[in-house]
Amino acid sequence: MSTDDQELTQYFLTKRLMNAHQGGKWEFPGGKVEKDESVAQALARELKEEVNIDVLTCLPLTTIKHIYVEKNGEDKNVCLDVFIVDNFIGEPSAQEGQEEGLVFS
Ligand SMILES: Nc1nc2c([nH]c(=O)n2[C@@H]2O[C@H](COP(=O)(O)OP(=O)(O)OP(=O)(O)O)[C@@H](O)[C@H]2O)c(=O)[nH]1
Repeated sequence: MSTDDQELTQYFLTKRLMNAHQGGKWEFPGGKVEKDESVAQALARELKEEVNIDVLTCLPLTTIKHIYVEKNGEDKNVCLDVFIVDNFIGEPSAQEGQEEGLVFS
């Protein structure tokens, strides 16, 4: 997610909980799409749950496919739909005990 602040863009990141897949790594908040849910609906639901904002508008940015090789040797395929949330209500704050941080560019 990003917000324009004068000339700087701020990116809100959270650190994955240690017991989650890829625990301890920084992420863009989000999560898995559930059955009978669109990607945009999943985005809004996850951002409400994880960082307590209400998404008003978002734009698809890119899709990333990646294969993680797990400790047990199995592959885990992820397909990440990345969105820019350009309009939202609320001040993002981590709701699940995750560390949070802002990156500026
Ligand atoms: N949210 C998020 N997930 C990412 C990123 N990069 C990345 O590889 N992933 C992977 O995408 C998957 C997202 O699933 P998740 O565990 O966050 O989903 P969730 O909140 O629905 O969790 P749950 O399955 O425990 O209910 C994980 O395998 C995670 O490692 C990222 O920047 N943000």
